[in-house]
Amino acid sequence: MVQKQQSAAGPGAEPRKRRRVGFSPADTGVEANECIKIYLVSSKEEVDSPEIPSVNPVDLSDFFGGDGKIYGYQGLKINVWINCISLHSYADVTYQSTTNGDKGITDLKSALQNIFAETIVANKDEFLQTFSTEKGFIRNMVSDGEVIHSGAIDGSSINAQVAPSDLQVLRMKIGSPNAGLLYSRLVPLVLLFVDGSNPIDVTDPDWHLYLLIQKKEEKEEPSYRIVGFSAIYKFYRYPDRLRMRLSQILVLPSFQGKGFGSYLVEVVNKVAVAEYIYDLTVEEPSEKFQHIRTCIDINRLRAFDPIKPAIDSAIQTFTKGKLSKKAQIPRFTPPLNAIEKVRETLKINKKQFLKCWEVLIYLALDPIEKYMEDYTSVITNHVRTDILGKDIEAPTKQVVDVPSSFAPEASFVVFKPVNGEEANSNVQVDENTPDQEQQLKQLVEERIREIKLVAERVICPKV
Ligand SMILES: CC(=O)SCCNC(=O)CCNC(=O)[C@H](O)C(C)(C)COP(=O)(O)OP(=O)(O)OC[C@H]1O[C@@H](n2cnc3c(N)ncnc32)[C@H](O)[C@@H]1OP(=O)(O)O
Repeated sequence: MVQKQQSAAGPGAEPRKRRRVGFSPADTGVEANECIKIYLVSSKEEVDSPEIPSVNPVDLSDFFGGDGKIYGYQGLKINVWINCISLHSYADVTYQSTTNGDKGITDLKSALQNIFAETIVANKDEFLQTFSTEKGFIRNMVSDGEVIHSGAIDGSSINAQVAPSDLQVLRMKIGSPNAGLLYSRLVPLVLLFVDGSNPIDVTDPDWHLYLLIQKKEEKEEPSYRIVGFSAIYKFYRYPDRLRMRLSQILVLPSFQGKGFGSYLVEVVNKVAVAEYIYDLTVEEPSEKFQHIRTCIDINRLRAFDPIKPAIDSAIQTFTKGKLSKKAQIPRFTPPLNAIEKVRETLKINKKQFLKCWEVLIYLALDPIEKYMEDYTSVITNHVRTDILGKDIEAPTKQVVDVPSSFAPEASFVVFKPVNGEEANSNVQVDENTPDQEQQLKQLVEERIREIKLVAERVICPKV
């Protein structure tokens, strides 16, 4: 079948919008992710090369109006190449025909512009030239960056794709002359590959970029390549400390799953410790990132002697008798002084330490199979408390479900326990409601699955 192929060089050439008259044919549209392919390339030979696989972006529907679909095109294909060296991009848009149906014709130029902004180059030749004209872009941009780490990290390894001796982590204040420009070229990568992310405010000087760079010595001058990066916010804590919040982290797709994300996080941890930061938190960690972070923190906590007595004491309580048969299961949370020591020395905040604590207990129970029923009861207790939103440190309020004929699933009372009443004794999820019981069970299973995944990785690392 001969197909009419039009090429809209870059997103610039748009089909003219036709006036809709009478009934327009129904158009079901096409999902953006179905017709857009992204290629990350580092030489002009790689552009159009069948050897370069496309990489999967996050859900792109947010960039394509109301329902996230593209309308009005038949046989639409959008191939986007991103030059990893200069961070320019080029979109090759082809389609067989357009039809001005009931949804009109999507304005591809403005949609692509919303993602790629000024990095997009309208002309392919111009794009190909960026590989030579902008060869030194990253080197120039990071020239005033502060090298905060280079080479291997003790006890951690990365896969052979990059020699550890070629790795560097550079820090740049977002307000420094080059960092804002560099970040603005990184924004399309953030939008494409970090789910639910928004660009950081480059006018706020409290942001820092941590760049994981592959620096290779070459004949004339060294070549620089971005392997990954993180945007971290430093902010004040009364009266005299600073906190760090890791808000965005991306390892470029071809480098993912090889230890680079862990490497970058370990360097950031070292910085937080060395610079007497109050604590290091993470803004809305994805499930995968949370897993990696917990694996790293568990290794740090297992080597942290001051919490060993607290772990031993929790294990003793566990192994004394059948917990699941007891009327009230004790809460297995670390003592306050351990929480404080961990924050002060390792910069792990309380919320993260509580998550790690569950893994530490799991790892210390030997053999775990013998205690699994009790362990599940303890985790059920924790999950139930999390759902009810009670702070374990300040048990001033409790939420209790009450039977009601009006919106039964939404009926509860909040009360304050008096006279040192056991904080947790009256907290209940109504287990007679099959839905709630089922939901709780699912959440517990999910939590135990995450704990096991971390434990397996820690006991038996991939590398
Ligand atoms: C706050 C936020 O920004 S949340 C959003 C986080 N960012 C994203 O989701 C963007 C897309 N994803 C990414 O950029 C990356 O995948 C990150 C940042 C999440 C993680 O970085 P990666 O380099 O992929 O992680 P890393 O390789 O260190 O660890 C991932 C896995 O590789 C394993 N691994 C570690 N070292 C090696 C190695 N040398 N060789 C092979 N595998 C390794 C880890 O054990 C882990 O395995 P597991 O998940 O099976 O347990």
